[in-house]
Amino acid sequence: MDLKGKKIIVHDMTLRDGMHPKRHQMTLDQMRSIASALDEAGVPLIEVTHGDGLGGSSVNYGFPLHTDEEYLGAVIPLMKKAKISALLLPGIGTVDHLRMAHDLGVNTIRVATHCTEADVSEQHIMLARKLNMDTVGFLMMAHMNTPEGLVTQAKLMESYGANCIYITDSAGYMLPDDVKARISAVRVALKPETELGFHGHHNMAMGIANSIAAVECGANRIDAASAGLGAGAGNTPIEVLIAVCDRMGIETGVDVWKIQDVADDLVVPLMDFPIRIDRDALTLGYAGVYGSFLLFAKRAGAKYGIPSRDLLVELGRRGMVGGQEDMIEDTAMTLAKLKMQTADKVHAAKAA
Ligand SMILES: C[C@H](O)CC(=O)C(=O)O
Ligand SMILES: [Mn+2]
Repeated sequence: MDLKGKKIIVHDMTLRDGMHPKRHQMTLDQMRSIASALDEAGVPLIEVTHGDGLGGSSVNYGFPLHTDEEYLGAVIPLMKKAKISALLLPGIGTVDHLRMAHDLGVNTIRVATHCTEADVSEQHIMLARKLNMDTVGFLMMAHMNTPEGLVTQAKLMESYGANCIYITDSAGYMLPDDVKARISAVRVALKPETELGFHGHHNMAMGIANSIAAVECGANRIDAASAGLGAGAGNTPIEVLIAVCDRMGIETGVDVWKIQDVADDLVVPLMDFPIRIDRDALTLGYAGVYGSFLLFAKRAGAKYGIPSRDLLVELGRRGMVGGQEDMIEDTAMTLAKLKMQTADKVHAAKAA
């Protein structure tokens, strides 16, 4: 399809989804320098918060180095052109967090729910609209719902006042045809003025292909992160997305060279480990597991002597979704017990 001249908004995830692989430990200076460099490169929208959004600081999700208020307060005054967004998961973030973000100058609020639970977003979406914010409904783990099911959920969010709806591939599971089916169905069903977005993870190396498929079917907002810094094998790498868009004639307003420099000079050096498609990240995509479970599964697997890949496969089999982080250790204990019972049986059989 010829996408020449099509304008899209590229939304940077480095300082929010990228908080997952950093265990939410970015410094204020890292936030400031990366946000300023993204702004300078022409990125129009940058997300900043704990990886699990406003209010994510907790035993369940991990304690960050700084509060959301400190991160947002450090970054927002430095922005020359870019606007700042914040993610909010109802049940984790409250209306007080939303008001705090608004008061600090956050432009865009993204209210995220599991892809079958849009009804829990009503209060937050309505408040954000009342505050005149750019208000986005963000349907996570979208591979777990059909295109028709997503239409129902998207319409709910639209009816509460969301002016943009995201199809979110939290597990990096989808292939381009999955994205096309979902974005096309939602595009037909929503009001023409309601924008559509796509948030990809690169666990099956589909970040760019899925993003372009989404644009082909009517999405105009695309999420991506510098050097892919994000949960699992990371988000769609922004510097690659910008280069591909440039070659295709899709207009992003982002400088092809400057955005490469952000990745190589600022983001890669701060990675605690390479963001790549290793066997665990690939398994997230293959088995359809929530991306931010990765480090939890690695930790629990090491603690109970279970390969993290086996644990991830089991989490996928159980259909576990965001918010069930506390069940990961429980599942590891169950697998460890099963392993011990099997070993005992083998031992008994050999002895008999
Ligand atoms: C809280 C999650 O990290 C949100 C997200 O980026 C996703 O579902 O993907
Ligand atoms: Mn994500």
